[in-house]
Amino acid sequence: MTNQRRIAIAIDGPAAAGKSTVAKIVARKLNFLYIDTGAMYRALTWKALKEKVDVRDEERLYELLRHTAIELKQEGGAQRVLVDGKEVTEAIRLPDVTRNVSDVSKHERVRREMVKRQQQLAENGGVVMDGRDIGTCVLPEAR
Ligand SMILES: Nc1ncnc2c1ncn2[C@@H]1O[C@H](COP(=O)(O)OP(=O)(O)O)[C@@H](O)[C@H]1O
Ligand SMILES: Nc1ccn([C@H]2C[C@H](O)[C@@H](COP(=O)(O)OP(=O)(O)O)O2)c(=O)n1
Repeated sequence: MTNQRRIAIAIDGPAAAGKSTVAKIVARKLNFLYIDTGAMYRALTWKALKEKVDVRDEERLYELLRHTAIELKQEGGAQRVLVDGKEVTEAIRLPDVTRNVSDVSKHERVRREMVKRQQQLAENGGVVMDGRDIGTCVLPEAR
């Protein structure tokens, strides 16, 4: 390991543009952590549905997020998602979550908290981040 600062890589684009495909390949080649930010919004959505929190209620969703630990783990080539220590990798891809995630991700307070967490994850570099707003908002200095 050199003491050269490891960079953070941002990959933005609309749905199905190929972001996660590229991000995973780049992360594997560089041995960086792949961070799927959409999975973080899905994780919160999953928890809101489980706890019967109305996804249109910004205040309650924000409070819920403040009490939710979202972990992204790399295992071999695969990424696992944990919510409060529970495995939700597959559950967050179910249609119920997909239907509700855009309502969750539209709330400003929720986004601000997610962006803060994503910036912390990228703080020490060595990450490839994929999402809708990474280069513009989360990592404006990435290039
Ligand atoms: N370079 C490419 N050429 C052809 N198909 C691709 C390419 N990159 C991705 N795909 C396919 O397009 C679809 C969406 O890609 P994905 O990486 O999941 O998009 P995103 O993460 O931007 O939503 C997937 O089915 C994937 O296999
Ligand atoms: N940085 C991000 C990443 C995802 N989102 C939103 C957009 C989508 O509705 C959900 C789910 O994202 P996901 O990456 O699973 O889906 P897409 O491939 O981007 O359609 O989260 C966001 O608002 N900001």
